Amino acid sequence: MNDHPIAFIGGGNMARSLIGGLLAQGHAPASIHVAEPVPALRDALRADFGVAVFDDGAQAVAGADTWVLATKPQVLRQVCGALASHAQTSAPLVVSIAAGITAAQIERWLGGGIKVVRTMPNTPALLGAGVTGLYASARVDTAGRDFADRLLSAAGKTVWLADEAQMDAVTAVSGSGPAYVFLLTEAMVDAGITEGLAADAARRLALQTVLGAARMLTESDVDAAELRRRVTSPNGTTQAAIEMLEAGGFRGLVKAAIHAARRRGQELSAAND
Ligand SMILES: NC(=O)C1=CN([C@@H]2O[C@H](COP(=O)(O)OP(=O)(O)OC[C@H]3O[C@@H](n4cnc5c(N)ncnc54)[C@H](OP(=O)(O)O)[C@@H]3O)[C@@H](O)[C@H]2O)C=CC1
Ligand SMILES: O=C(O)[C@@H]1CCC=N1
Repeated sequence: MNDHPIAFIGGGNMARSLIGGLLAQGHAPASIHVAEPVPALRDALRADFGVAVFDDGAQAVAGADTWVLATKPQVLRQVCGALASHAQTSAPLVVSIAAGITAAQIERWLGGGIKVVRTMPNTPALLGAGVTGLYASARVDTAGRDFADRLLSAAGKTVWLADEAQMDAVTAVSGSGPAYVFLLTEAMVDAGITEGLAADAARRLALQTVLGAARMLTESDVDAAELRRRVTSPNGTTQAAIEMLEAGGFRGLVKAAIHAARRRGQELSAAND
């Protein structure tokens, strides 16, 4: 696994996170090939990770029997079209991380008969603390599923789905999810400053609170609702804050936000077909 040649098509934010996770697991940098059109990004990938970089997808996939499609969904059809003849020759395992785009679309764009695993990682992959939803099309055998699982396990936890239709919900919850936590953190820091804290103190207090709360959620068997109740003293400060959030429709807003993200995933598939 650690010197298995893997080609990344697209060397942007998410590819960096996944490559960082792979290298932290001991994957050999030279066996990671990255096709990326932006020279500054190529230079940074080479300098930071020691991986092999190319401006051309065909060069990157040469000799690689696993391809990770890591471009934006809007260009994926064109990217696959340019690589279709190579896919037909080398029959790679294709792992896509693109939001919205279905396994069937990728298989068709690559000329048909291709093994495709559709995945949705998230940016904490860079720390090995991510989570990835995965769906394998019928052509992918057990060895392909195992390989994809090991590849994404370098980025954190994996959750397999039997129904591809659920991948847009995965994207909405965990793919986009870090941004919701970052927005909440921004809002907490801003509010702390408004209430009189120095910016640095507000930031340190909010960040450690998010870290500590996340550790309590993941390192104990107690669910989120019970952990919240344990913070909330009767008629205390937390109760005052939670009542304000509930009255403002916090839960409904989160539901609407996640629904909008899921819908956008479906739109990305339809608009770029
Ligand atoms: N960011 C995130 O948190 C997550 C993103 N994803 C998915 O990952 C994918 C990439 O997202 P992200 O990393 O944020 O996007 P980025 O824009 O940071 O990275 C994509 C990179 O691909 C490059 N690119 C464009 N065309 C080609 C091509 N023909 N061959 C090779 N590379 C090309 C882009 O260059 P240029 O800028 O010049 O177009 C860009 O540098 C998306 O499909 C997204 O849905 C999945 C989970 C989480
Ligand atoms: O915003 C996006 O479309 C991508 C997919 C999930 C996270 N970032």
